[in-house]
Amino acid sequence: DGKKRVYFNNPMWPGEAHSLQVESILFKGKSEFQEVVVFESTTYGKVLVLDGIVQLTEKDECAYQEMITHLPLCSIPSPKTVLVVGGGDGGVLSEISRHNSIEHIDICEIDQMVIDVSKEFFPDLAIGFEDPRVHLHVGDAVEFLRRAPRGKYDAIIVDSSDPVGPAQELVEKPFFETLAKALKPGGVLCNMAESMWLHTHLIDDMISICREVFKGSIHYAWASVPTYPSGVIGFLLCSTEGPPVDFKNPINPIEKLEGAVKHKKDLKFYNSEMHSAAFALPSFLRKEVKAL
Ligand SMILES: NCCCN[C@H]1CC[C@H](N)CC1
Repeated sequence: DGKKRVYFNNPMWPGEAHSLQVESILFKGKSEFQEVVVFESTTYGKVLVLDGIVQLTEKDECAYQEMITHLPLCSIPSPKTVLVVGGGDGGVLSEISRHNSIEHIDICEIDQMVIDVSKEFFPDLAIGFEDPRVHLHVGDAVEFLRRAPRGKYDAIIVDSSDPVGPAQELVEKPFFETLAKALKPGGVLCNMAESMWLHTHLIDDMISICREVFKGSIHYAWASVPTYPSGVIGFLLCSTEGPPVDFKNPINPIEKLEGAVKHKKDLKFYNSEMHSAAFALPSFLRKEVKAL
């Protein structure tokens, strides 16, 4: 068809590659931490790429941003204080703003260039930064969590890139220990948790660490995101000791959520049925991930 294509292959998914047809390159830069690219694709809208890895596309970002946000926040009664680790595109912030019980949102993003690029090319996501409850911290989340007060947050969402490069330390035990310390009793963590088709060893390691660190319940959930490797992405949900959290049956039904905020865009992926269904796991996963 004479059109240019970009191929996304990476040691994180050997032997395979995903490709998208390119209309035009909109931005190409190098921050202190990573290469940042935005391009207009033929069929998925604009695409944000960090170090050659697709972070989000306009067409399917809804699945990831809505699920990583509402799986934890709809599982606990009236969350008030939330922390986002990563998430510099603002997409998770714009989803959190739907919850009117929330009073304070901290976000710790290491790369200012991601924030600036999102404000220019993904304004519908970056609008999340305009919520007056949002407090932006540009820096290393490992350091931020080390200094975080004990028991400050009802929920923490780790919206990270793959654990290669800047996000490497975000899957190690010391970081999970600081997350648990920063959560209130009965607080919840939702961590991006890779692909059940490609990363069962990493998922097993993460769940094993979380079983040692979090004394509440631990569940793995997943969603379909066509432009992520293998077309799915996982979420690891943990709760600290305290009031038990039943992740599989949302207690903040989406109807209540919808009414709360006159939001620019309607939910495109998340609903109560998708919430519960996200925790249904294939048999091979239960066999391969011993820690489940
Ligand atoms: N905030 C945008 C999404 C970041 N998380 C993605 C998870 C899957 C990875 N392969 C790429 C980043």
